[in-house]
This record gives sequence, C-alpha cells and structure tokens, in this order.
Amino acid sequence: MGSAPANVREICRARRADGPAAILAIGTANPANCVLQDEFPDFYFGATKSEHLTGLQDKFTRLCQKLGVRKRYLHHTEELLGAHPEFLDPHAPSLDARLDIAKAAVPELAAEASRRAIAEWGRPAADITHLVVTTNSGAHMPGVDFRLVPLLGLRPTVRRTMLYLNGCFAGAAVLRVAKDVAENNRGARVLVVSAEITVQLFTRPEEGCFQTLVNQGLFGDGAGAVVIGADPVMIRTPAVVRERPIFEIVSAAQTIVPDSEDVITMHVTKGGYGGDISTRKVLVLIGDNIERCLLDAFEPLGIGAGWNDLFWAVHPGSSPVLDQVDAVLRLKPEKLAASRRVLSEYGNMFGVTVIFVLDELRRRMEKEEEEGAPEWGALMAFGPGLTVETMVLHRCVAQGTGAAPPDKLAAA
Ligand SMILES: CC(C)(COP(=O)(O)OP(=O)(O)OC[C@H]1O[C@@H](n2cnc3c(N)ncnc32)[C@H](O)[C@@H]1OP(=O)(O)O)[C@@H](O)C(=O)NCCC(=O)NCCSC(=O)CC(=O)O
Repeated sequence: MGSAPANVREICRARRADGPAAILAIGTANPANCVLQDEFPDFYFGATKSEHLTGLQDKFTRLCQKLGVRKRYLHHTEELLGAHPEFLDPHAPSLDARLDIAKAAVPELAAEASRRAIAEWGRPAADITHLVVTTNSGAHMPGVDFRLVPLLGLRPTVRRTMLYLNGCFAGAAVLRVAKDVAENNRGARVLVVSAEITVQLFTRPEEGCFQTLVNQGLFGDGAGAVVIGADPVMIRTPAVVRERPIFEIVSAAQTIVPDSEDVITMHVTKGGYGGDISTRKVLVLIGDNIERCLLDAFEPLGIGAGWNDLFWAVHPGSSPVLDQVDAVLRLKPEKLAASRRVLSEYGNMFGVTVIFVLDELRRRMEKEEEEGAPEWGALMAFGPGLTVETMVLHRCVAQGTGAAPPDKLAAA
C-alpha cells in the first residue's frame, strides 16, 4: 500500500491482452434422433394427422427438396409428440410444456458440445474464466449458463453472459462478445456456447401458413461450443498442454439493414413461437447489402484480396440464401462448400449453425494445408430485422502461432 499510486491507464493497459482473440477449440453435439428429409413429409403429415391435406403435403415435399437439407437431428421424437397432442394446434396454450422440455434438454445438449470443446482445448474446465451462452429455445432464469457451471465443473466465479432470442445471428454475436472479453482481459479463456432445440416451432400444417412449412422443413437441433482466448500459452497441468489457435478473430461488426424490422421476425406466443422468416425479401436484402458489409470490414484493414481469395464461413439460412451470396459475390462453387455441407447434414440450427461451419471449415483446411488454404476469411451471419454480422478471420498455421500479417495490414 506504501508504493506510488498506480496510473489508471497503465492498470487498464496491463489488463488487456497483447494479441487478437483466437478460436482455440470447437465442439459440437446433436440429439440422437436423426430424420431424413426424403422421409420427413410422410412423417410430418402423419404425426400431425394431416394426411388428408394432399395438396399441401405435395407443396411441402417440393419445399423440402429446395431447402438444401438432406438430414437433420431433432429432439422431438414421435413418442414425445404423442405425449403432447396440444403441440399440434398452434392456437392451443402449449408454451409451458414446450419451455419445460427446453429447460431440461438445452443445458444437456450445450454441455455435450462444451465438453468436446474443452477436451480439445486440453486445459481443465476450471481454467475457463468467462462463459457466453445463447439460445432461442427458451428464456429461463437462471438459464442455461447457470446450469452449465455444475454440469461442466466450471468455477462458481466464472463470469456469465446470457443472450436470448438473437435468432440466426446469435452464433456470430456470441463470438463477437467473446472477442471483446478475451482482448480486454489478459489471460481470459471464454467458453462460448450456442444451443437450440426447435420443439417451440412444431405444429401442424395449415392451408395458407407457408411459414409453418418452412419451419418444419428447415430447422434442426444442435449445440456448438468454442473456447476463445488471446495470447496462446503452453502450460503444465502436470502434462504439457499447448493451446493451438485455429482462427484469429481480426474484426467483428454488426449492421442493421435499414427499414428491415418486419423482414425476419420471431415472437413467443401461447402456442410456441410465431413470426415470419421466409419471405423472398430476405434473399433480396441479403443480396443488396452483403458486399457493402464486407467492404466495410475488409477495407479498413488494408486487405485487398478478391472474394475468391478468402475462405468463407456463411450462416446457411437455406439453399436459396447461399445461392444469393454466391451470385452476388461471384464465388467459385467450392467457396461455400462448408456452409452447404452443414446445411445438408444438420439443417439450419439458428446460431449454432455457424459454429458447425467453422468446425467443418477447419477440418477441410487441415486437409488443404499443403496445397495452400487461404489465409484470410470472412464469417457472415444473418438474422432478425435484417441484421448482418460480419467478421474477418485469419487462419492460424498448424504450429499454432498464426502467420505474420501482410505488410499492408501491418502498415494500416
Ligand atoms: C422459403 C424459400 C426457401 C423459398 O424459396 P424461393 O423463394 O426460391 O421459392 P420459390 O419461388 O421457388 O417457391 C417455392 C414454393 O414456395 C412457395 N412460396 C415461396 N414463398 C412463399 C410465400 N412467402 N408464401 C407462400 N408460398 C410461398 C411458392 O409458391 C412455391 O410453391 P409451389 O411449389 O407450390 O410452386 C426462400 O424464399 C428462402 O430461403 N427464404 C429465406 C428463408 C431463410 O433462410 N430465412 C432466414 C433463415 S432463418 C433465420 O434467419 C431466422 C432467425 O434469424 O431467427
């Protein structure tokens, strides 16, 4: 106490990390129940006792074929739906029962993905300093973040942040928040978790309600977890663990598209979740706005690469959404391959999806490494309103130190 008073600016500076936040590990999980898209129209119209709506089933079958989904995993099984006949009627009060299901299932799914991420990271769960969690599948207090502390063996002092109802951009939003936490708290190790089950959306088909068909054909359940930290270290625990960054998060931005408040909407109703996400306007506004968002992200960094020189992690809202991104940016077919594969194999899992895309991308890049995978990349996610999240990513080399930035960037 007797030493000279510290300068507040120096204290703040000393608490900040030196380097950028980096993704140090990724884990994913899905429920066991796998549904094949080809078989789903028969299942769905059968489970909802709607076989008599033959024209609507044909329309649903055509829609299922164009969404870009081959299979998905769903928490709700025929057995669970059989126990809740009230879920079939969108106008019946069923929210409480749906929330009870989410309250039990979402933390379990989130914990499974988190355990995988922490195992890959290699350090003890107690070394996690911050927890940032998101879900659209409920709004409980205490929430999934609270439940994860005992489930994972995190410290009770872990600093928690919970983001509810951010829609499909939630996965990018939690990464953005974690980047700020990691860069402003030297030594912080942030566990980021996104987890979704879509039982809130399940209801019977009705003539004139196209949104219900899109909801049933597009969405899947899953969880993704990421460990984020700056300045990777090597520690002895007592075994030697060397943190290996996968992607550095160079910048993270969020933009509202003007006059888009009614484009993608979702709200809680007594019968589950209502709203509209499926208009063609989503495609039009994404097409009209993504290039500006990308230029705003890349130009200040002095990265002048063409779009085809980057790697891409785009939230796959649907196959038409990815087609629109492809068309506007004139991307080579392989550029959105990771997004298309995740959409095909898991469906749109809201914010979880982009974490699966990052996982798929890093596996593909490990294989490509010798042939020279791109060094710089873009992550994009879209969601309610129309909100666009844009991140600049930097691939780290296999040794885990990250390649040197180009001269242009160093000078910027
Ligand atoms: C829903 C779509 C797949 C439909 O694809 P297209 O637009 O290419 O459709 P299309 O013109 O070929 O039409 C296919 C069939 O659907 C019917 N159809 C299309 N749009 C319709 C509408 N709004 N109302 C009623 N019917 C409609 C057509 O009549 C046709 O029927 P027929 O077969 O009888 O001729 C697409 O518009 C789309 O991907 N929209 C964006 C959805 C999305 O990804 N949202 C964001 C992700 S979720 C999200 O982001 C949520 C969140 O953030 O919370």
